Amino acid sequence: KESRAMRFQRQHMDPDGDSSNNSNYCNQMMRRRHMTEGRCKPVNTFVHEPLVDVQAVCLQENITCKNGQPNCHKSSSSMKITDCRVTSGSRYPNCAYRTSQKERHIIVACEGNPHVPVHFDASV
Ligand SMILES: Nc1ncnc2c1ncn2[C@@H]1O[C@H](C(=O)NS(=O)(=O)C[C@H]2[C@@H](O)[C@H](n3ccc(=O)[nH]c3=O)O[C@@H]2CO)[C@@H](O)[C@H]1O
Repeated sequence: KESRAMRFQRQHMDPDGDSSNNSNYCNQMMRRRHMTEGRCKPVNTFVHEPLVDVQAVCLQENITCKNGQPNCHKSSSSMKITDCRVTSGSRYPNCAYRTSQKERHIIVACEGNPHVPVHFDASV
């Protein structure tokens, strides 16, 4: 069974990736990371930073998550990310995404011992 930490890495980590010149990045990566099975996951962010830097976000002070839980943390600096958003013309199983590369602070929820990211909450 996939742990929540590994699920986070599968869905949100791509340290060596770069979507700046690849409008097909999301179409490829959403499929490769298994987020187009059963349905097209509507929104997903990939983080292009080292895993240790994303894990270190869990050491930042606690803030409230979108769902009201108090176990979110915001990165102190902005990070290179790619937002994938399903297009209006997308028809399962041919999931079609818009690829947007950004520099944003990320907000993740952390749990466990050691405290590691288990959920991507938002970017700001
Ligand atoms: N505080 C918590 N603490 C611990 N766990 C928590 C907590 N909260 C939820 N989980 C759990 O996480 C799991 C999960 O998949 N939650 S999810 O909201 O659907 C994820 C969102 C995210 O993947 C994506 N998104 C969204 C925005 C964006 O910029 N970028 C971007 O990628 O869209 C998804 C839907 O919004 C679920 O098991 C839930 O129980």
